[in-house]
Amino acid sequence: MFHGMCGAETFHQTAPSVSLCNMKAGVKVDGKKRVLLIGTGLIGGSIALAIRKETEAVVIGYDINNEQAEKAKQLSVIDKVATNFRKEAECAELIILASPVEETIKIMRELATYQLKENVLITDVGSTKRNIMNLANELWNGDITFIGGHPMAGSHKTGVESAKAHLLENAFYVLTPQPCTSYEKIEELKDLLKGTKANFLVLDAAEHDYIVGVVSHFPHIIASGLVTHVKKHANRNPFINILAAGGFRDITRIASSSPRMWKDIVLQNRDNLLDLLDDWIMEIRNMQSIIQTGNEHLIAGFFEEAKTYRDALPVRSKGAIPAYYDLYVDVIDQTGAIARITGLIAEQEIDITNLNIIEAREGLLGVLRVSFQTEADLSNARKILEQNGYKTY
Ligand SMILES: NC(=O)c1ccc[n+]([C@@H]2O[C@H](COP(=O)([O-])OP(=O)(O)OC[C@H]3O[C@@H](n4cnc5c(N)ncnc54)[C@H](O)[C@@H]3O)[C@@H](O)[C@H]2O)c1
Ligand SMILES: O=C(O)C(=O)C[C@]1(C(=O)O)C=C[C@@H](O)C=C1
Repeated sequence: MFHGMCGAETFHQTAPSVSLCNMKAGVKVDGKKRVLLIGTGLIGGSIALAIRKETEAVVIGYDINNEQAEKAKQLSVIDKVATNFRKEAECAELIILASPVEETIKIMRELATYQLKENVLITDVGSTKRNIMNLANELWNGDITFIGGHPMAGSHKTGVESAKAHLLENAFYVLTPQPCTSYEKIEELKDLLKGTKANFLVLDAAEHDYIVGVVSHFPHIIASGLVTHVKKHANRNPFINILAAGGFRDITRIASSSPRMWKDIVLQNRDNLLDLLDDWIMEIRNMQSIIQTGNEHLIAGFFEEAKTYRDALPVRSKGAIPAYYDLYVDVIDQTGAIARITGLIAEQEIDITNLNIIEAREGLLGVLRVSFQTEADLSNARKILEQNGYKTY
């Protein structure tokens, strides 16, 4: 599928003729692969943990913010902090770029000036793929393998402190190989990343940017726009902040994501996002005209259509949509109420992956959302709670 398309016109920047990776530093450590992780944050750290859990590889971390790299070492996310970036790059068999996407572009240009190992595999985790793959094809057209990557899971949190070995478990992990990348190289990368327990999916970079523009980038813009919209109204009426409850928090969680990261994503997917904004403006006009009619059938139909589509999304299967198994439990807001519920679940040795109070009004009925890793956990937890008189749904 991905064979033999390498062109002869490989673009070479002036590379130093001698590699800094001398035999002493360059040989595999006890026969173990050397992985250079560039950007020891949330995603880089999670991948490092997953690699170290499942393979013998030695992960060396570099971060422009040395404190992050040192913290990654302290937290045993990486084996070692890189002290000489170029040398570590030239000695690595796998290089993972886990920086914001505009930085990734700069680092790729820098790497192209180094004497990298011939068998090195370079990959990235950036949320956009076209600019990165265009540059990869320009810099390394067959001599060095660059396979773009984008794990479709994450968080609004940043930094290595939030990294988890299982962060990408069950998520789709998009790979965008170069036209000349062999099937074997793709399999080699998947094997190195097998500890993520993600589902790999090969896509074309342009297709990726359109799809992810629709389901990830655009919703992030809307979430931030919605928060700004509420902020404007809150300046007029202070009760707005106090009354913002579960619904608002659910739909705007992602507005708390890293502005640094999202600025880069928007810059690299501007064309798709501008088209989607045009589309959205039409959608808003459509909602406006439906409400203007005052017609109950049209208004109910609007919500019905959205609910039907949303409810049919593969939330229970392994998909881009969170692979969480959520259980909702009615709960009276009394001291110890949540502890009793989590206690019952813990007695069955069921792991809870997330816990949210969706609505808690003093003395009234609220809703607790308990998330599990598997459908079996969800079903066992439901059973035990219902046996103890809790209403779940
Ligand atoms: N957060 C998510 O949900 C998510 C999901 C999938 C992919 N991604 C992608 O993963 C990448 C990293 O995001 P994150 O969430 O881990 O962010 P993060 O802020 O937790 O980590 C990024 C790290 O990169 C470092 N960095 C920045 N510029 C650098 C440079 N020039 N050289 C070396 N290190 C540099 C930062 O200091 C930081 O430690 C981004 O490209 C993002 O698009 C994020
Ligand atoms: O869960 C979140 O907080 C995310 O925003 C994760 C999310 C997304 O689903 O949009 C964000 C950006 C990434 O490129 C991939 C995943």
